[in-house]
Amino acid sequence: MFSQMRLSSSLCKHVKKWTSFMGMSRAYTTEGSRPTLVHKRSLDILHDPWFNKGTAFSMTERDRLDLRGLLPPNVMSSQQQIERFMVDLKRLEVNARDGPSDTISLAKWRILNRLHDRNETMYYKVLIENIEEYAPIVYTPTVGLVCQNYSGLFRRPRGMYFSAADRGEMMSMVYNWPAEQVDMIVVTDGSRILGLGDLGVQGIGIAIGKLDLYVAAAGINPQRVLPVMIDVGTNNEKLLHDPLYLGLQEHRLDGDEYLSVIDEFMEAVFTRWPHAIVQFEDFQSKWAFKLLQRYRNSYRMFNDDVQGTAGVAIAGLLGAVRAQGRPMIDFPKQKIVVAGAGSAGIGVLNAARKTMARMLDDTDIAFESARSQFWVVDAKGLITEERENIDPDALPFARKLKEVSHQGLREGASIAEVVRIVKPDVLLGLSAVGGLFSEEVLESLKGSTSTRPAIFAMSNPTKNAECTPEQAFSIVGDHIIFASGSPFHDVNLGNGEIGHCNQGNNMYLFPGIGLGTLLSGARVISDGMLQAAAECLAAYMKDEEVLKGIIYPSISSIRDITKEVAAAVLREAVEEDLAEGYRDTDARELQRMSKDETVRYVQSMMWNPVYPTMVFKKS
Ligand SMILES: NC(=O)C1=CN([C@@H]2O[C@H](COP(=O)(O)OP(=O)(O)OC[C@H]3O[C@@H](n4cnc5c(N)ncnc54)[C@H](O)[C@@H]3O)[C@@H](O)[C@H]2O)C=CC1
Ligand SMILES: CC(=O)C(=O)O
Ligand SMILES: [Mg+2]
Repeated sequence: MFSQMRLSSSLCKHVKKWTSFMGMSRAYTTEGSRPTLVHKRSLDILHDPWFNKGTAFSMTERDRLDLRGLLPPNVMSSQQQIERFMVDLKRLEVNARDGPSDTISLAKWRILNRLHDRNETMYYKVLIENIEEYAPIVYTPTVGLVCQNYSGLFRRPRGMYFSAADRGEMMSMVYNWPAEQVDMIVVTDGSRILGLGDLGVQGIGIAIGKLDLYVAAAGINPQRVLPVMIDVGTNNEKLLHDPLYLGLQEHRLDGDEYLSVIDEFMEAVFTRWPHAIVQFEDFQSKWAFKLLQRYRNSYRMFNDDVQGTAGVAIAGLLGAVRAQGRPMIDFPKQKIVVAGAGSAGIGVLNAARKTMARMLDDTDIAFESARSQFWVVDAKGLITEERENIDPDALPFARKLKEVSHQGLREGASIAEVVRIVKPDVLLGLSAVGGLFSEEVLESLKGSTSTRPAIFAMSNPTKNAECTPEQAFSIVGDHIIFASGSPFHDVNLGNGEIGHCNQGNNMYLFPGIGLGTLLSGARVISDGMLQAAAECLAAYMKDEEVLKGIIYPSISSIRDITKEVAAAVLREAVEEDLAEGYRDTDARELQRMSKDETVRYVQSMMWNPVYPTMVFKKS
């Protein structure tokens, strides 16, 4: 309800008389300087166009009005706000000159975003019913563009911001969030947004986009999701000097100082919402692994880039084996070249090696021998034991010197050389380098010993893909298997043949991992639960599809695949005796459910975008 109370006119007259007597009339009688008493707080103020000042709320006002954490940390003047708005308005013309595609995508994002602010039910109905068309707008690739332009696009805040300046306050700040229940939190520190690098506070867009998929694909109730940005500064020099940047303009915290901020955040959110699940998203590799190890045994959390991507890649790699007409069990014979040894690349390598070892005889010897199926190339070329200051996470995949000299390779060999000599079955890119699979690299792949070489150009967004499907099919041949992280169209190969472009993206797993964990009530997310998710995705594809080169489901069936993945995760949690149940359904009831009953239970718990009938109740 609209409510405000101006200072009473008699009090104003009194103040006027007194201040003019004191010679202070100019300072105390202007309209703008009178305080406005408000009977609203928190998001209700930010959503009220009369009271809202957005980023211009001062820090003391933010504290008084329970706004702390609900706005990006940088306090702006009204003039700066107008400048930010005008830059955005003018950008439309500039972008239009560069070509229409980005401008149109951003315009679609704005229209959807306005609907999201006005009517959540309708927004999610539109998204679910047109997921294939609009996932590329709310998610990769457009979400990358949105993050890059976030200063201009920012209108109504969504989610929470915890900054380095909030140390010691987070435990109370979490109570500024209006929802009593939170099921899913996606948190980023903005340090590696897709393949776009450090975007600082602007990375909040990725947390919002991932949660859109949680609602659309997994049916998580939109009232119970929370996007979070932890702003520990940025090392992006452009943002550090941009007067209109919305985040802290200082270099990123590091070491123990950084850890203490993340620790405080984790403690605060799990104190208020002990049953929440926290998905870590787009943290630079340096911290991604450390934070995962630090929290995974004590909190209900996972890292999407490390663990979600690994599962999706394993499902795709198994699909590529089947596409050759071979049984999945032949996977340990595949020769795999991976470009990129960051959080995503190393996550995939570890999971692929474990899967191979399990398929052999699950012994230490099998694990050791599986190592030799991988060749890892990073920015400095092929990683061998000779590499100086080798990253400990990459060390297990460094090729032995004896092996490389025997093969005619060397430390730092280029990707084209490695592909030419190894003749791999699979070339997988998680390098964030657009065009890395150049003509030379793809020509070299023609020598692959596989009957159907597989190319996974998994880097995002579109411009960062290691190659396009057109390049892959036209250079390597019509028989290849192709997947990319961001969506591309299928390729017309002529003669009525289609070259399928699969989307190999963690979107096929993270919603199901989150939903399955939530419904199981497991306190942690085990390797077995993640493995179950990957196996479920792999088994989802039928032989006829796989033989045609279709190794991932269509995005239009993402709600169905997510339901299956969630059920597989839940059942594994039950199997491992981790399940504690959710709401009225206790662990014993979960144990009694058959496989089909579990799937039906999951489906019954998914939120659907339908208007409820409402009645007024006095609070
Ligand atoms: N499709 C999907 O589901 C996912 C895709 N990704 C994408 O993977 C990419 C990498 O992500 P992170 O591993 O977290 O990044 P990162 O920055 O930690 O790692 C990038 C790696 O690529 C290497 N690299 C750089 N230049 C190279 C070159 N010329 N040749 C070979 N390697 C090179 C770097 O040395 C580093 O090891 C991003 O573009 C991200 O969008 C990440 C997660 C999921
Ligand atoms: C898809 C995803 O998580 C990424 O590109 O980082
Ligand atoms: Mg990511």
